[in-house]
Amino acid sequence: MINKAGVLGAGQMGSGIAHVLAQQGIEVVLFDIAEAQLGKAVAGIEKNLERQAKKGQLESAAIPAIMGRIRTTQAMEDLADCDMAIEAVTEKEALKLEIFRKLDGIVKAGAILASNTSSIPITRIAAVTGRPDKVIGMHFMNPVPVMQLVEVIRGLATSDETFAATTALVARLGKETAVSADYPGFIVNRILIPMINEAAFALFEGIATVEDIDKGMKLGTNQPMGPLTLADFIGLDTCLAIMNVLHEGFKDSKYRPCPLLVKMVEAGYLGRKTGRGFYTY
Ligand SMILES: NC(=O)c1ccc[n+]([C@@H]2O[C@H](COP(=O)([O-])OP(=O)(O)OC[C@H]3O[C@@H](n4cnc5c(N)ncnc54)[C@H](O)[C@@H]3O)[C@@H](O)[C@H]2O)c1
Repeated sequence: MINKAGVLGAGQMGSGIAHVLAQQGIEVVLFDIAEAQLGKAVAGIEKNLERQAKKGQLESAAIPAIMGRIRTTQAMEDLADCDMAIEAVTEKEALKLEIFRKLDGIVKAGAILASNTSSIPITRIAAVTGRPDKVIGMHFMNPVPVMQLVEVIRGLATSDETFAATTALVARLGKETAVSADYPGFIVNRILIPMINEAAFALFEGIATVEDIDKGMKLGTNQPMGPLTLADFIGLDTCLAIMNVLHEGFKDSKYRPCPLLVKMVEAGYLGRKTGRGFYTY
């Protein structure tokens, strides 16, 4: 049973993970190197809880107790007595390996060490620790309090016990598990990002306009939005980075990034965040 969890990284994902854990009665120690990020995370979580209360999804009287379960720290040592640690720091392999090496020496024996990485092999992360059987991938979707799915990724050495405890936690958070083996893109990005890349190829090759590609997929396959609209939301730089992970990971030309996608990223047309992507905002 997980009563106390550490969350490493208080960015977009880490703050969402801390939010859903605390809401289910779990004590959270939220760790980041940047003090400003910790303050921003706490304020953001409170605002999101208030929004949930306004929508009737939560009693507003419950908010102080939920917030009271979240403690922030800039010292990793404060995670020592956690039953589980979930890492959500910046997506850089060297950084994650360093964090797991250190975490392994701090968090009590027997505790599970999970990573929210989108692209770094769990098996590689596990190998720098002395407890590879206790290391697992927990890939939450953004925004965490809203999205139903968590991809759970088993590294080569992940034990059945670790897997069972992790999926039990996902269920306790009111979310669903999709189980993936430890290969590039896991399930969702493996299928979603090549679809977006193919939509970029359709545009690049003059098959159809931006609007008709999106209309075709939205109305023709019942998706809530077309692939190019979605790419603008995700960020074209993120889409390209994931295509590169698939291309390099599988060494298969079917994952080659569309030249138009590459060119748009070079131009700084990254989607909504820069005001211009496949659409202009
Ligand atoms: N954003 C998404 O849609 C999404 C979805 C699923 C998974 N992920 C994954 O989640 C992870 C975090 O992504 P994010 O979007 O929350 O990033 P973010 O940039 O919002 O947050 C990263 C946080 O890590 C902190 N950090 C950096 N170095 C640190 C260190 N040495 N020690 C402690 N904290 C440190 C930063 O201060 C920052 O607060 C990444 O691995 C990413 O691939 C992101």
